[in-house]
Amino acid sequence: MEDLLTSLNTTSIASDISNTTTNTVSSVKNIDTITNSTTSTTTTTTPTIINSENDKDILIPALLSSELISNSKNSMIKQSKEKGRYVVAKQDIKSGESIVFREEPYVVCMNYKDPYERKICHHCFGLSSTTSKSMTTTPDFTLHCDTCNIVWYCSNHCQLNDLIYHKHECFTYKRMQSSSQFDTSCKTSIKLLLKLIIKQYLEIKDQSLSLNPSSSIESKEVRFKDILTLETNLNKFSTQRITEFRMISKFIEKTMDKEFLKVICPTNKEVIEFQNNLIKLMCILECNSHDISFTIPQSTKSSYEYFSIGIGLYYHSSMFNHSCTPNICKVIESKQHPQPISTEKVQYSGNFATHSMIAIKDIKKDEEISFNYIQVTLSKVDRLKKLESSYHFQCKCPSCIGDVNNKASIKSHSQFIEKHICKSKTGNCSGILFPLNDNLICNICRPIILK
Ligand SMILES: C[S@@+](CC[C@H](N)C(=O)[O-])C[C@H]1O[C@@H](n2cnc3c(N)ncnc32)[C@H](O)[C@@H]1O
Repeated sequence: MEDLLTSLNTTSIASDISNTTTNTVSSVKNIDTITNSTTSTTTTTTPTIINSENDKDILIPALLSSELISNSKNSMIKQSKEKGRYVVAKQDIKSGESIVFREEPYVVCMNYKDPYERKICHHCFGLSSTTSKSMTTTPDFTLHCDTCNIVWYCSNHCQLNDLIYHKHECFTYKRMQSSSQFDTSCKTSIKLLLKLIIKQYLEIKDQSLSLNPSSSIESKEVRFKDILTLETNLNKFSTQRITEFRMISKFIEKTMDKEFLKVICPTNKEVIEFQNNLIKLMCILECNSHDISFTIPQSTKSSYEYFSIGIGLYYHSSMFNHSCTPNICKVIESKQHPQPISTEKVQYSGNFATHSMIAIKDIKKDEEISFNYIQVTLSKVDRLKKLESSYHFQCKCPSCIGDVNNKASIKSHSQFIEKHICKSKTGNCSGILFPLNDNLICNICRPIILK
């Protein structure tokens, strides 16, 4: 996960795995005077349907199971005092088998002021062109919200379906742009936080949760109350950081419309609960969110460009602990793999925010299943530092417990690097190799053909 909100410090799990990940320390300046708002409006532009490839089927890596952890045949969740909840194999798992198959995020957002924000649909995360070999030549969308000018869409359909969220976030987005108290990465975090509380609002409004039309990429099964059970590491955050979180919380309270807040917190008691929840949610985002990214091939077949475009929160994927010698890796959805890798055809949900967790080696029954939140090629000292500063924990994986100079652990870690890390000449991608038929494919720089 690198790259969760570190921005607050925007770091999200697994964003670290790419060399393009940013981990900016955001500064939250003094609160501006923010006027209370009672309305949040969204104006839509003239509907122009952009030619989109979103309805195409795609082939994605051959995966054996289509079940999420909650009802998974091959894994289950356990708990320990030292590492909290963790996932273990219920049975022997073969290399290449999926542990989590195509998980969609509970909430997801584009980075604030992302350079490609006009080329990726803010609702379905589809690209504006599936043929362009370069993001610079990929055309901009024309459909957008012209009140905030922050969200862009591939189609009228996506714009309409996103309205259920956007009508509640638009005003805060607008105020955020003129506010100098938060930096860019902090504003990305605020965007994701808004999505979370809008989700809470919608769940309260419609307990049956038939709220999100079929094109939405967000998971329908997981509920807000489940998200609140995710790890916070609350007592590991500095007082200064919690003060920053409180400033964000105040900003949100002042900019969200009153009707909206009344639904979430109808009484004073619930107002306090809401304020505390916001702090808790910011900690949850920092410890659990994932980087949203994808790769596209450049003009020469041997080079690929990696784009980190947003952050998302996944419930099932948040159950995995980190290991510096992981036995699974995260595989990001692609449009079409160069060679058909499976006869299994999956309906394309049109986004890069969907991912799967795949075994990179055989896993024995009862063994812990974990992936890497950060680049495992870093030295042990640097890995420990990074995990502590970005994710607020002291790593207790087999490579990290014990003496820094322990020869056996240094040796097994370097054997892991030798066998499972991509050695692509196209850059030090440090991706993890996962098996696909008889090949090994890098989860970061693997060739993806956008057709
Ligand atoms: C994404 S959550 C993983 C699930 C978590 N254990 C839970 O109970 O919800 C990340 C958190 O799990 C714990 N964790 C993950 N990997 C760990 C490791 N290698 N050593 C110690 N704690 C770890 C840390 O508290 C970390 O912030």
